[in-house]
Amino acid sequence: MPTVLDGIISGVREDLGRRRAALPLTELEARLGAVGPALDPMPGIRSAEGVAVIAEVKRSSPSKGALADIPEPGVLARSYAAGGASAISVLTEERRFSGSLADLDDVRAAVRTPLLRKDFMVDAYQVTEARAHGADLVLLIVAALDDALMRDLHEQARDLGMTALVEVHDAAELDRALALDPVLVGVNARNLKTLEVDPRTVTALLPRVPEGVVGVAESGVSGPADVATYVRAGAGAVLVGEALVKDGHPEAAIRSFIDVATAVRASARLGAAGE
Ligand SMILES: O=P(O)(O)OC[C@@H](O)[C@@H](O)c1c[nH]c2ccccc12
Repeated sequence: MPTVLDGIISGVREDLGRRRAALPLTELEARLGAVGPALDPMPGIRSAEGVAVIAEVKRSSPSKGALADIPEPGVLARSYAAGGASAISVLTEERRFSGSLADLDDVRAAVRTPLLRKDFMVDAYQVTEARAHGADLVLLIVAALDDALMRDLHEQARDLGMTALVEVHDAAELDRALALDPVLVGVNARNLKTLEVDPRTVTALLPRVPEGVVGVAESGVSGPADVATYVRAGAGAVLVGEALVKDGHPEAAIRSFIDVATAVRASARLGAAGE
């Protein structure tokens, strides 16, 4: 039976075919020279106080429909940056998430924060496209890729100076992700085959992410308490969409995530010191 993920990917392939017909790869590649070099998000993510927040621009989702009216993604992105986000994720998938490359362009023009193109990457063209539109990171969803393609896209991103966020939601996928020698591994609490959110996916798998690789807890953060749970499980970063686009004060929300994470880490240090 086709899963939700299969359905999304077939739409993505159709839309991609249309864009590629309008702008062949060689012409797209010719545009790369005009964008500045990709930003390295890792120093900022690794040195973030408490937890690195990756704040997402997300208009809708397949499970909930429309989430927020975002007339100017760049304006939202500026408040994310002001709140202390270490990176900003922009959903560019059109059919289920109502995103677009125009949203990515708008955010790129507004902030200097590292940007993640959040989409269902199944073709090298999309990675080149991400860079041409100013993205510094791309998402690679292990469940959507076979090992050979995943390796190719990962290498391509690296060759373009970009960083891949490799996303998993079970132990077998985590093993496949780690074989790439990634710097950033995301554990998604939302199973993309069923759309169900289970934070235990994150708390079970994050402790298995090796030292030196930053583990990103994705989905299901509705407030600081969820951030605390994820940080206790070892999250170096949290990726938050819905809660931030719905919050009238995303800056303050991001600060509250950072504050709770800082407190969790401080008490963990006290605990380790035996106090
Ligand atoms: O809105 P949430 O529950 O905070 O989730 C954000 C992010 O994790 C989610 O948008 C996401 C994670 N992985 C994805 C892959 C494709 C599309 C979307 C996603």
